[in-house]
Amino acid sequence: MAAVSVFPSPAELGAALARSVADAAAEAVASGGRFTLGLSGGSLVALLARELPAALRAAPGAEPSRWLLAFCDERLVPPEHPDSTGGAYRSQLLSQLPRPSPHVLWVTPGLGPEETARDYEGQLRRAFPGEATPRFDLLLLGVGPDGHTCSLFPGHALLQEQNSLISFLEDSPKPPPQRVTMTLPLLNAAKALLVVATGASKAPVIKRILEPPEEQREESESLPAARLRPRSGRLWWLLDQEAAKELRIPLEKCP
Ligand SMILES: O=C(O)[C@H](O)[C@@H](O)[C@H](O)[C@H](O)COP(=O)(O)O
Repeated sequence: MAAVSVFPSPAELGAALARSVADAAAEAVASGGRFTLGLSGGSLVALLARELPAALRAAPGAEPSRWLLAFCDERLVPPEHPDSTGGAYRSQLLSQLPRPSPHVLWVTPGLGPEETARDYEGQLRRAFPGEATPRFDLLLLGVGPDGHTCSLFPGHALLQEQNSLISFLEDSPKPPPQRVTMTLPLLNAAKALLVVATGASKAPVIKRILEPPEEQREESESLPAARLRPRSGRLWWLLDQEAAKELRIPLEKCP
């Protein structure tokens, strides 16, 4: 069962998210010497850019220089393009972090979609030697109004992918169309998945995912974000009140 925390606004949610990342980092660095973190795009970039630097200053053990950063998905555009997730994190978040910087697995630009996915998967496998399926300490995910997460969209063949860690698509319903994405086997291998959703536009899909009516349970199971089931990790939803407003299940209301 997933944990669900509800915050009054994106500001409180962002601060709690940043503290959770800093705490997870400090724990991973202390116990294993590094922190492996996967980042999604969209509104998560600004949320982390606004809150994470201060949270890290308050958590000296978090040590960003000991982090391995990867992207849960990436749009296949040049790094300087405004749609580039890596480019957004580079300019908005990484530029605020202390030196030495985290070790970032950048998606290699200029390759075709399939080659980009193969290249990125190779980078991941080299970064997690000996792990058939890399187990990230934490993956930060968003969810679209249609229930997509990363670049896994409803009804897409990628949802059936069971072998690759990273796959590609050229028909993303959310522009831009060409993307690479972590697949469900990689996502569900993580030690912790943290899904962030804010705003009223997400309320219907959050209801369908977390509290599907009996007659719609099977249909809801098909939503990509409903397929986030860490095999032995933790799943935690962080919502603001707007995104949670259709839920009736008991929720942890956070100040
Ligand atoms: O690169 C992307 O587009 C994201 O990884 C995508 O999966 C995002 O997380 C959701 O679309 C939610 O985006 P918002 O939080 O901006 O609504």
